[in-house]
Amino acid sequence: MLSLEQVRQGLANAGQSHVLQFWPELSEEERDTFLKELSQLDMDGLKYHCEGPERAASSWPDELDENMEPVPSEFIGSVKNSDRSALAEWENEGLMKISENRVGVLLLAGGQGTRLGVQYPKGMYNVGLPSGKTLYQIQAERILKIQELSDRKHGSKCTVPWYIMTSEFTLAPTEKFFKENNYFGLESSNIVMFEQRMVPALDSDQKIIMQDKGKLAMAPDGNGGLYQALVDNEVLEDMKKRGVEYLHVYCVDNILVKMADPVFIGFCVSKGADCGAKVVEKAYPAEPVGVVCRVRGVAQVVEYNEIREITAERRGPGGELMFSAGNICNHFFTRAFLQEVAEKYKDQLKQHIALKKVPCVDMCGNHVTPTRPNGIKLEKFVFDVFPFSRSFVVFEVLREDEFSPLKNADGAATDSPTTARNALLAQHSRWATAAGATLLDEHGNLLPPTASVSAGDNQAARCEISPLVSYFGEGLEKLLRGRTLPSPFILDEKMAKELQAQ
Ligand SMILES: CC(=O)N[C@H]1[C@@H](OP(=O)(O)O)O[C@H](CO)[C@@H](O)[C@@H]1O
Repeated sequence: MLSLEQVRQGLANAGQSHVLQFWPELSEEERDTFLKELSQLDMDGLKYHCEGPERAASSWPDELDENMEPVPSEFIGSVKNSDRSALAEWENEGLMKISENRVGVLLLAGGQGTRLGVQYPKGMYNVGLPSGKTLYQIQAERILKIQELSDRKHGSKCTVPWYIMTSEFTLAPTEKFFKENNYFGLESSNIVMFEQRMVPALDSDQKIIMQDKGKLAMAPDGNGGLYQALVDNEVLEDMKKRGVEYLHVYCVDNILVKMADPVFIGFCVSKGADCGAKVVEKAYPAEPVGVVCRVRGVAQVVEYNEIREITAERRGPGGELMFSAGNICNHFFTRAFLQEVAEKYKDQLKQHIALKKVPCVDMCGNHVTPTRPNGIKLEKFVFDVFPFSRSFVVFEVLREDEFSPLKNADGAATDSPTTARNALLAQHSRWATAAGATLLDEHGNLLPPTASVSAGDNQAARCEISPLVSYFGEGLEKLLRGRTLPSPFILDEKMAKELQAQ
């Protein structure tokens, strides 16, 4: 722990002496806690951090938009445009790597879920599926299933370790939740939780905001804090020890995420990529998704709040959006690439600024609950390492099969618990129909095949298939062909056994 003098000096060097202005008023105990917190600050990097907003403003790149171009088609793979045999080849390749224990998944789960309006980690959210499963449970079960599919195909007993990046806000509740739920059937030793750093929020004068007289207003350093966190927590060493060479990195809120998707992994590996991004076609120009593109020939994501409207709206000769590759925060990295980023590039990542309402104390020590954004949070972005890639690829997938994020509370038109729930139920209804089942609605009426399969406001058929039964729709014919399914219908492992026995 640093001494008060060292802290005082460090703060002064960074132009942040005001942080100690209430020190004389603090009790012994409060001083102890505060000094501990201040000791954990990266004093050497503090000045640089606090100058972040100025740098971001002066480098606001108008010419960024002018130099954007779509990723050339030779670096893009696509589910829609590939024939079955290519997809099967990639899938085989991916399953092979998984069966050899060379694939890990890494979840970005340090966010606070402010837009969703919950106080607990987003992964613990239950979107109201018939089974009541949370996002964490769905994801855990997909890992179990993909291990099983790989084992079955290659006669192995494999493990896909699950790395979970949390933050000060999410670590304790996430750990507790996993423990209480018996790690959802996974081996606890194959789940590695680690914490990303927190950084101070700033006011418009680039001064650290005080949350209380003896507490700084801190926020996680963005999902790009991953690279620092990998180093802080020796996660790359753990990966190496386990022989993991390929990572599927994803963010917690997409209910349709395909954990360790063998097709994506197989595609990236077969192209010799060190870094890759899954995308969906953007739904409309202002959709809040980043755009995967090139800037001056270098792969990059331009985030939705950093692209100019006029650029987002640009269209090609056929009327299609020019920048249509919507980032769904599903990335592929080789461990070697992550190692290189950790060693050479992680300190070069750009700081992005977000204006937020940050509860604080004013100069006189009075508590203030702001009604308008008063604070600047500086965040790094996970995709800002793309420019360092030597072999970057893009994989375009179908939105209805792979992307329905949970961002907003119910009542919002998009990305809400209802839209997430309906997207999953619609997908499972499509799988059941394709396997030869007929679906009934809640009143027992027969549904024409098309009525049950799109994610409308009211999902007509409430058909939910456990990931423990099927990962991407496989293996359902033998269970469902020729059957009429009531609504709600939950195909879990128990039901699958019963159907098989009939
Ligand atoms: C820094 C970052 O990863 N931003 C991602 C991420 O945005 P959020 O606003 O953080 O949810 O998820 C979006 C997809 O859900 C993706 O389009 C965007 O680029």
